[in-house]
Amino acid sequence: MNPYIEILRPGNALMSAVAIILVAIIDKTISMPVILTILTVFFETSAGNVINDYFDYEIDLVNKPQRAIPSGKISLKGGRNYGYLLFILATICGFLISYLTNNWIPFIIVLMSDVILYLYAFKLKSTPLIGNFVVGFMTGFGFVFGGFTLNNPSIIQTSIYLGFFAFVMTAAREIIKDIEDIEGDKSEGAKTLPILIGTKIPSVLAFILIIIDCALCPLLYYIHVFGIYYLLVITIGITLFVYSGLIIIKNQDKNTAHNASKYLKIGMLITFVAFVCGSF
Ligand SMILES: CC(C)=CCC/C(C)=C/CC/C(C)=C/CC/C(C)=C/COC[C@H](O)COP(=O)(O)O
Ligand SMILES: CC(C)=CCC/C(C)=C/CC/C(C)=C/CC/C(C)=C/COP(=O)(O)OP(=O)(O)O
Ligand SMILES: [Mg+2]
Repeated sequence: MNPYIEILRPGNALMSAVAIILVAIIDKTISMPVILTILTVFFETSAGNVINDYFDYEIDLVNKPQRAIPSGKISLKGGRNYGYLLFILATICGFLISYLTNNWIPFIIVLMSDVILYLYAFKLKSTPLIGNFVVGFMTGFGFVFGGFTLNNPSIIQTSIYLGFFAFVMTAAREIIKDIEDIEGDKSEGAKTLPILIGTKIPSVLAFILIIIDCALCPLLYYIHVFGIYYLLVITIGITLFVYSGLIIIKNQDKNTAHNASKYLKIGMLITFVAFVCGSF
């Protein structure tokens, strides 16, 4: 894959874009502001990923040497400038949304996101637990950003519900990723939770977050956000989420953490399908 595409982590950027499409499907709205919102979140997620790889150069020489910057496919300076370009593209799209809708909240949200994602990559990533919750918050905030672009009370409320679930599950996955990356993070002096207190307690915390999401998500059916098909499909996602939590509690080695992280991401994709099935 072209390194300038690979470094975007296109799967994540597309997942973030799909989150906006889901909000638009729920609201049964398609418009130029929605299309611009999809582009904004794609560029913003990409920018967050690229600037993260720029600052993580030393860590990724240990953890992920095959990535574009540590492998030399993209220079360090080239990666930095590419991240800046993506932030600028996202911010321009955010400005256009606000200009077209005469609602300056989306533009303010994008500016906030630029700062938060840059600060995460520059400093927050190596702060115990705060970094995990920042990534979770930003992931959930993608839904809320979509809600504020559509700007009606019902979809804003729904987007906050979806954003909450995404926040909790992503935070859990970030903790598990820190367990997986403990060696590389240690070499860089990052102060992640597993480095400070070992891997057992973080694995239990990740499990608790997963269970909170799995226990509460059927409420989206009972409060009539989604129909019965949501409940049927989300059961598959819940099974995968709980399985991920159980294996990481049992064993915190690198391979188990990698599998738990992978199964959580597959569960997130199944959850997207559940959201769509529950919207009709
Ligand atoms: C129970 C329930 C309803 C859970 C909801 C789970 C859900 C729908 C989560 C959505 C997550 C989402 C919108 C993800 C978008 C992709 C993304 C930007 C994720 C942030 O990932 C950061 C991560 O560290 C990237 O690492 P990697 O995936 O290993 O490249
Ligand atoms: C609200 C708006 C306008 C957009 C939302 C933008 C979104 C969805 C951001 C999601 C969060 C995100 C993309 C975080 C990027 C930073 C990142 C890659 C975190 C994980 O990095 P590391 O902890 O270094 O782990 P890796 O080993 O995967 O690099
Ligand atoms: Mg990184």
